[in-house]
Formats: sequence, structure tokens, C-alpha cells
Amino acid sequence: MKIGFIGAGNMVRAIVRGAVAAGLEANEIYLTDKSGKSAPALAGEVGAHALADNRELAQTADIIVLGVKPHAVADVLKEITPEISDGTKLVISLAAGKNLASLQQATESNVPIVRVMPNVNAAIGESMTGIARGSAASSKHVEMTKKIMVSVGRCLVIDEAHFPIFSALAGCSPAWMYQIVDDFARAGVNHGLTKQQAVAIVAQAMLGSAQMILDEAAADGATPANLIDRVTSPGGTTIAGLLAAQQSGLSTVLGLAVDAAVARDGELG
Ligand SMILES: NC(=O)C1=CN([C@@H]2O[C@H](COP(=O)(O)OP(=O)(O)OC[C@H]3O[C@@H](n4cnc5c(N)ncnc54)[C@H](O)[C@@H]3O)[C@@H](O)[C@H]2O)C=CC1
Ligand SMILES: O=C(O)[C@@H]1CCC=N1
Repeated sequence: MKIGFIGAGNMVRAIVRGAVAAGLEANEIYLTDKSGKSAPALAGEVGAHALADNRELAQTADIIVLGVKPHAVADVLKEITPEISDGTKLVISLAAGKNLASLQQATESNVPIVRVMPNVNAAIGESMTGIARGSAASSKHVEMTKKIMVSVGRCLVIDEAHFPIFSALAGCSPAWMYQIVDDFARAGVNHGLTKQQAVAIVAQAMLGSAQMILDEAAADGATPANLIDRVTSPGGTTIAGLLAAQQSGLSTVLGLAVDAAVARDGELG
């Protein structure tokens, strides 16, 4: 099965690197990009093929992944419509905010389309990816999509109505997590650690905490709030820090970040 990626920026690089590392055949991957530089660079790095234009890619591939920015998606679909309008190829869209109805309309035909929201942690096989099926796509198309995305992390088939919140919690949140680590690390620097030491300490604490949340939820349904109670000794340092952060609006701030991302998602459609 030949997979073509239109666009070779941050997200496509993450998926291609992660998928090839997980064993996807690089020889079956085709890439294009607007600058004519990032596709050949990525193809050279992983052993895939860079093609000169999107129509050639759409002719060649069985699965076409739209990896361009949301505002460019409609033009790209229009450009490749002659190659996909017979409905034999699967189109996968990564675009934030572009709903299935608008994607379907842009193809002006009954092309099978699956909408996907991955995150950049795909590069290390740790994406959290949402998948929703378009009206012309079958369960077989969903399975084909899952097969690619499972190679770079966890997948959930979700109702398309939940894409904006999924996008905030899974697509955007890596950037917020990186920011949180950077903020903690800077506080560590303020207390005498080097930035490198502080980043390594906080990142490992975040990694362990995330794994603990997943493991404990699976084992006995423990929630993050239950885990907090295990760390906060009465009269201790953790509860002092936690209350100080909450009094300064930590929970409100995180909720506002999610609300802003969901609102912006609605504007992209
Ligand atoms: N970066 C992220 O963490 C995530 C991004 N996404 C989605 O992935 C898509 C791509 O985002 P990024 O990789 O961050 O953007 P990017 O700006 O890093 O990459 C965009 C790529 O598209 C290429 N491009 C633009 N117009 C083109 C055209 N007409 N034909 C061929 N190539 C063209 C550019 O040359 C570039 O390689 C977006 O729709 C975004 O919503 C989804 C989840 C997470
Ligand atoms: O910021 C963006 O629009 C994309 C979607 C999710 C993560 N990055």
C-alpha cells in the first residue's frame, strides 16, 4: 500500500519518522512539499521518495495524507481532484478545524475521507491520535488509517463533534506540556540548578507521572486526584506548593487554554 504525504512539515515529519522507526516500509512512502526542500530532505533521511508535484503523488499513492496547513487544504484537494474523484483512493486529513463536511465538499465527489488528529509525539511512537470517518469512507478505510496511526502511538475513533476538544487535549497539549516543563525548569534555575539539569529532572517527573496515571487507572481505576492525595503529606511541602499554585489560578489558566484552543478550532473551519 503506497502512502503519499502532501506537505513535509512538523507533523508529517513526526509521523513519517515514527512510522518508519516502527517498521512501516519507507520505500512505500511518497512526499511532496511547497518549498521543494523539506520533502527531499525527509525522503533522504528515512529512505522514502520525494515527488515534484501533488498530482503525481496522488496518481502514485493509494492513501493520500493531507499534511498542509488548514488554509491550504481546499486548494490542494482541488488540485488533486482529477486523480482521486473515482473514489478508489483514501484521503486522510490532518488539518485542525477542517470538518469532514467541508473536506468532502472540496473534493466535489464521493471520495473516502478520514479525519485524523495526531500530535508531534508521533515522532517517538507516543502520539495520541483521534480518528473520525467521513460519509464516503468505510470501516475498512478506518482500519487502514488506524494501521498507520497505531504505528506512532495510541488511537481513538471518536465522534467528529469531539474533534475540537480532542485537538486541544491531544494535538495542542504537547506544546503546553513543553511550556510547563520549561517554566518548572526556569524555577529550578532560579534555585541554582543548571537549565539542563532542571529540564531533565522535570521531564522525567512528567514522564513518570503520566505513566503512573495510565497504569493506576488501568489497575484499579485510580484518578489523578487520588494520586495527588498520595503525594501531599499533611502540613508538607507539596500541599503548600499546590495551594499556592491554585490560589494563583493554575486550574483556571489550564481551562482557559483549552477554551481558547477550542474557540480557535471553530474559526479555522
Ligand atoms: N504541528 C502539530 O503539532 C500538528 C499539526 N496538525 C495539522 O497538521 C497540518 C500540518 O501542520 P504542520 O506540520 O505543523 O505545518 P508546517 O507548516 O510545519 O508544514 C506544512 C507543510 O506543507 C507544505 N505545503 C504548503 N502548501 C503546500 C502545497 N500546496 N503543496 C504541497 N505542500 C505544501 C509546506 O511546504 C510544509 O512542508 C496542519 O493542518 C495542522 O493543523 C495536526 C496535529 C498536530
Ligand atoms: O496549532 C495547530 O493548529 C495544530 C493543531 C494541533 C496542534 N497543532
